[in-house]
Amino acid sequence: MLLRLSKRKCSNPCLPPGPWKLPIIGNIHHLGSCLPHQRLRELAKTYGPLMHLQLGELSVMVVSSPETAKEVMKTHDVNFSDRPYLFASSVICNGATNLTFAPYGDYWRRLRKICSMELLSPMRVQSFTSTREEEVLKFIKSISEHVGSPIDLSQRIFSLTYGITARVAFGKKCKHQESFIALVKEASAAASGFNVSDLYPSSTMLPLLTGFKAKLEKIRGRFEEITGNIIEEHQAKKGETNVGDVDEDLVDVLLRYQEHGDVQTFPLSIANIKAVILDIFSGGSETSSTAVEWAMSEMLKHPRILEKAQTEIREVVTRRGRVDGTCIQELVFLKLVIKETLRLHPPAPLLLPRESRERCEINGYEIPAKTKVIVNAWAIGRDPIWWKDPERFHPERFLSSSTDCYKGLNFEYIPFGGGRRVCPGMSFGLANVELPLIKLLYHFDWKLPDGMTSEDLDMNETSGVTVRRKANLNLIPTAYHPVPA
Ligand code: HEM
Repeated sequence: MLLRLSKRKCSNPCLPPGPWKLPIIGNIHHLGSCLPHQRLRELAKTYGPLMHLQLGELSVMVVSSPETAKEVMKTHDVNFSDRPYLFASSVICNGATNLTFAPYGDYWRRLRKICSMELLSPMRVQSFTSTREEEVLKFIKSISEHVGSPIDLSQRIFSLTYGITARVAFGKKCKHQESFIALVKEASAAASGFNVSDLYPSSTMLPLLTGFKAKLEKIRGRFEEITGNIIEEHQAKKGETNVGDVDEDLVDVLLRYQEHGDVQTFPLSIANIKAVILDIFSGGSETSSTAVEWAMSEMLKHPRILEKAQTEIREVVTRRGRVDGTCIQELVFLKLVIKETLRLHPPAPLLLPRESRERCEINGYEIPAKTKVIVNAWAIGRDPIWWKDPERFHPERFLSSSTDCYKGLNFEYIPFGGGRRVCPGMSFGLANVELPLIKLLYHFDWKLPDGMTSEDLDMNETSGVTVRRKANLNLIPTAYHPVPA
């Protein structure tokens, strides 16, 4: 039965509907072993676009329609601008000092300003262009050494994006880069929010008994050590780079801000700098690589689209006489492919959780203070009420969309979230999706290995904060246009 009980009138508001609950575990058993975003959409078909779940001790609202997402991210935006407490983040960052999990308030506002104005501003992103070009060229060259044989494209795409982020954050030669990347991968896996310690936050015993605390403390120890070394290395070479230098990396910018920025009202500590570095890596790497991986998968699944995108790129590059990120201005169809990829495969399908600061009402239902809110962007992007033929990969559907749909103002399409907590790394993230795709499609033709056809290509997802392909994408490149030596 479809319970679309929106705009309910009730003199004494009650919690939104949800499945029956068991003592102690509440609805944990309803999630089972399925992928959370998929299971939550199934449940929402029965209980409606605003659904209540009890996950252990946590009271959780699940939002599954654009109208309800608008209530959370626009009408009641301030009230839902907090993030819930996350055990992993609080241990690794020594008390949640990173931007992503900082509670809404002065500290978050100032850190966010540094991120948007100093680290991820359009000008700064522009200044990363040559770094990105160099890393993508290395990536393309390494693929060209394997033409004619199957390669694990997924693994190469993920290394590329981590490599770009590391170069941008730490500069050219950072000997701690590889160990830091390995650590971020471990930390991201621990911060899914569905760990049992997050579901029973009042229990101090659970993290001890499950070994979760010990594991996180080990991560924190290594995090402190590696970031400490990176910062010391940067302090030692202070004076070698100037404001606005092409060689200035994000750690340089943060150290400069620490010295000359708003030291009176917002002194930036070394702990803050370490936490922001973690934000940049955890927010910036897997998201972009997941998008590139899904875009290539969808194009391989739909050869007409692959051919159309390649024809467009090759025409534009031939006309301009160069293949670089600036081509994107003319690549109308590739931009549609990226939009459609982010609709069907938002890298963070459940966005990042929010928490209500005060009691409020949505659709006539009560949302108590301190309720965790999950917005299912994946389900919203496939809502048949808003999207015609929603499961079909059809980039042309965006031809008629007039507005800049990434900004989180159209709530039927929110791959970067919305409201005050909208992703601050959007332009950096998109640039890291566009250039690798342009080059992959320009330099090579692609086919599936072992005589597989597009119908055979498995499109299953795996679970995590970012949802990647379950099986890595193995493809055979053939050279179309030689890679410059
Ligand atoms: C395709 C690429 C990306 C996607 C799809 C993406 C998606 C998201 C989403 C869904 C959120 C949560 C928004 C909300 O709560 O409403 C978010 C937050 C965030 N993202 Fe991104 N992101 C991407 C790239 C990046 C990059 C490149 C960076 C930094 C280098 C970054 C840094 C962050 C940070 C720091 C937050 C937390 C903001 C806050 O809580 O105030 N993201 N991102």
